Amino acid sequence: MTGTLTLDHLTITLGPRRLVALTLSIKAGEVATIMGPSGSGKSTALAAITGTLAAEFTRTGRILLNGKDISEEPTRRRGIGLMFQDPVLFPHLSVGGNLAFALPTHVRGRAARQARIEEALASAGLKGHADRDPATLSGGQKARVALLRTLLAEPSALLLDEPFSRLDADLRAQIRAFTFDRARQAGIPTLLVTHDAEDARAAGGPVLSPLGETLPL
Ligand SMILES: Nc1ncnc2c1ncn2[C@@H]1O[C@H](COP(=O)(O)OP(=O)(O)OP(=O)(O)O)[C@@H](O)[C@H]1O
Repeated sequence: MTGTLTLDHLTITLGPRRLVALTLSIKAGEVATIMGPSGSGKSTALAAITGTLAAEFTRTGRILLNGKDISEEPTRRRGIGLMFQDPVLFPHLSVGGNLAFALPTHVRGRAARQARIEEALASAGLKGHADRDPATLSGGQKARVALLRTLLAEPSALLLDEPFSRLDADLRAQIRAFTFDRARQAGIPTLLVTHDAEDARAAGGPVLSPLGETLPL
């Protein structure tokens, strides 16, 4: 069960409309995909997992992280990392400051924290960029820093909500590979939401519609 995200008969309805019906176990280092058109319920499924589902929706079933039922846990205690369409970096902090913000408190001492940040930047081809203003980064650099920041927080699972959709083709393939590699290396279960079959193929894991149909690629 360690490192597993399980959706156990998770259903979400909005009035009479069933949006989500998923039973799925994602293992550590695996990237599963929920694929469907706009409005089909993909983001709604992620909101249930993070605990941010709007009051209009009704959920049944359970969400388990490492065997523990987190369905009723407050969002901040779920320890789930999230990436959205647009990488959000704090504009008032340097690149290094953005990463430092995410580091967990168990990494103690200035030197140790600095080392973790330098190591993360170097591993992403961004050695020496700690003092940069995020506004001066390219789209690809921003995307990499945003992912580093999310992973430095040591999340128990990673959710990706269309994180590549605003990138042009070349960059998209590059950032997609970087993201999936990092997710696998982090050894955490990852769930990607996309409407793009190429993204789903590249993820390499099971691909389901929000209503739980297995989708051929
Ligand atoms: N707070 C809300 N109240 C009522 N309806 C909502 C609310 N949020 C979303 N919806 C509706 O729920 C349905 C599913 O939305 P959701 O955002 O999950 O779809 P999606 O597959 O992620 O779409 P997209 O790819 O466009 O982000 C849509 O019909 C949407 O209009």
